[in-house]
Amino acid sequence: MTTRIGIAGIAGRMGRLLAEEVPTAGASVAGGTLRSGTAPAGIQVLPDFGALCGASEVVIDFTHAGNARTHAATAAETGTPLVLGSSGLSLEDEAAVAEAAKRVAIVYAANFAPGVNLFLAIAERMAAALPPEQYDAEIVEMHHRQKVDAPSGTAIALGRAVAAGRGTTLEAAGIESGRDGHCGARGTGTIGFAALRGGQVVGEHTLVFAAGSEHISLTHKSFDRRVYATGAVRAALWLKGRAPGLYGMKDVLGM
Ligand SMILES: NC(=O)C1=CN([C@@H]2O[C@H](COP(=O)(O)OP(=O)(O)OC[C@H]3O[C@@H](n4cnc5c(N)ncnc54)[C@H](OP(=O)(O)O)[C@@H]3O)[C@@H](O)[C@H]2O)C=CC1
Ligand SMILES: O=C(O)C1=N[C@H](C(=O)O)C[C@H](O)C1
Repeated sequence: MTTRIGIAGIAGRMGRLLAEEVPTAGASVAGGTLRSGTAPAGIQVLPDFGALCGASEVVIDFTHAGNARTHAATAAETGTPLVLGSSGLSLEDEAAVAEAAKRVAIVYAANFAPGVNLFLAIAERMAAALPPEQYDAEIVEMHHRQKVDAPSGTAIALGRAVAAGRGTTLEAAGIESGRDGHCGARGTGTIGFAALRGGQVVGEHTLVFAAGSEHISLTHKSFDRRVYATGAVRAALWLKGRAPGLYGMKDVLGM
């Protein structure tokens, strides 16, 4: 029996790619939801997320942060494991997702590309080795002109990895985002963010550690968003039959 995977936001950039990648992975598309646009040919459109959960063994949601709370709660109510890829969630949204994950298995990841998840692990190790009093951590990301949230979820995940490597949290370290005008000198130990938007850039992230006499930087570039879709389908297949809990892509990848 192939795994029946439901796709929220089937008409979106990610939704359409997911509809291609699910059958490639040997699973079947149980149906999709949409808010505007049209579904790819042959895919059943369900009236709402609850109906999608009812028709699916696992659901993948790359829609919008604004849906995360209700979709996670519905997944928990219906007992349908959820792969959540939307970015731009608030801390409150994330807490609600974690609450739902007490009742159903959820994979929530800022980025489903394997290389990015390795990058996150390396970032934490770099930060642990480079003293914050000497090495300023700055994160620069660039995405396509249609992206609606900033900094990207991946940039925030990188910031969290740096903070974890330094034995603190992003909030406690201090965020410097979108500097403009007379913003004052950089705070020691803070983590800086800059977001660029333009064209059709799929996703680029650079982490810089800048000290007085040296810089070290690491960059990841995605050239095709299919890398996110294959990762999300892999997560969906891994999730089927899992115990309730909040999982990340590093669990799926066994990192
Ligand atoms: N974690 C990861 O690896 C990745 C995460 N993302 C994230 O995934 C999300 C989607 O990205 P992308 O595909 O580029 O965006 P798109 O805007 O192309 O697609 C989102 C789709 O979801 C639809 N939608 C929104 N709300 C609902 C709803 N309640 N029910 C049904 N459909 C809905 C939108 O409809 P409408 O057009 O009417 O708004 C749109 O068609 C973003 O948050 C993005 O940052 C993207 C790539 C990788
Ligand atoms: O919106 C996108 O496109 C992407 N969003 C994710 C993010 O916010 O980090 C992942 C990837 O960078 C593409």
